[in-house]
Amino acid sequence: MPQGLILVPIQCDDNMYSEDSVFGAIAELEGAVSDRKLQPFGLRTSKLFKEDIRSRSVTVAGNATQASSTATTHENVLEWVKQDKRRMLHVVYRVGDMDRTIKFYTECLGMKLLRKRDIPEERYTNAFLGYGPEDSHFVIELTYNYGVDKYDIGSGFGHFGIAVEDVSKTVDLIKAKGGKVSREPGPVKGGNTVIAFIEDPDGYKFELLERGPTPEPLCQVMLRVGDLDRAIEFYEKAYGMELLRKKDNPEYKYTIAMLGYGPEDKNAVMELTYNYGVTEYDKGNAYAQIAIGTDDVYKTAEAVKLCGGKVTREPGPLPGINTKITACLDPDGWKTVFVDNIDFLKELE
Ligand SMILES: C[C@@H](O)C(=O)SC[C@H](NC(=O)CC[C@H](N)C(=O)O)C(=O)NCC(=O)O
Ligand SMILES: [Zn+2]
Repeated sequence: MPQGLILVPIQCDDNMYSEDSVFGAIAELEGAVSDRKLQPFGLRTSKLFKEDIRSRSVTVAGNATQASSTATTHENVLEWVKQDKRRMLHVVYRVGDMDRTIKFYTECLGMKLLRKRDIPEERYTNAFLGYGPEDSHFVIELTYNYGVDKYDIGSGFGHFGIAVEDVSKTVDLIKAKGGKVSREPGPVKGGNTVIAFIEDPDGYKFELLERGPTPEPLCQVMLRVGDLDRAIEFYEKAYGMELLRKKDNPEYKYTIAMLGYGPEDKNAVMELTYNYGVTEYDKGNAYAQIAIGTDDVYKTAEAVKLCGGKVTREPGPLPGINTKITACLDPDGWKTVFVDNIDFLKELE
């Protein structure tokens, strides 16, 4: 074999193609030939052959580049999610008697009625209640559908959490007003926090948690999930939430994860509960969704899809009011609506 001859095996089988090996081979061939060190081994490296190799390598490279640029785009979107300005805005659920619920929430739970809107053409009324203005607090959005006085809460919805400075005093007030107490004040089983459970007129459970002063008394939405690690990964990657705490309770056969956009004692959080061995729940027709603010509903929807979530309402403006939203489901089928931050504030004006 003549000195300086380099045999460069080029596999042309698509399965064997790798960008490096083909480019490497072409470069060696071209380099060696141009340096006149290499007389192609008995074969002229025909222009056609090189073109074929190059075009295929360009195709491979093209596909590889496309794949890598797509991967980069996906990575960029998921990185963007972490930087997006997000906040839990409100939780939406249906009630059978709007005035009855407003009376209970204001007189027994100390909430303020923030606003009401009646949509007669759609035959429903909304009322927003909470512990502070909507531009800085997580609030409740009640929906009353004309003529519907009862809903099925199902087994998947858990509770709303309200932080109070004195659980027993709050419970006594609720009792005096005729409210239902389903769990008397005392330390949580397996823990120390003093809690109690009460039910509102529709049967929604509220956990009262004894805490010091907090900017966000409406502090939890508890939903049950069938696979906690799957849910945590989705809420972190698709929703950009932080896993604030995870607590396993083997004695009571459940695990909870707290996820949100800031510390648990100062922000509303999602409390996801996994009961050992329970993978499916009945979602009923009472609880609707949470709403989260975002700077870009389009990128948000893309991130949800990338993480395997289902976008049930493509991103874009709502007819008439032009607020940009997108709606999606998490792996357990719980709904979240993302609302454009600027449009949301305009709605409040
Ligand atoms: C952390 C605090 O906000 C809680 O909500 S923990 C309260 C605790 N939760 C559970 O037991 C969850 C599992 C249960 N099987 C379910 O699906 O709800 C609770 O409710 N404790 C009851 C008590 O009396 O302490
Ligand atoms: Zn809770």
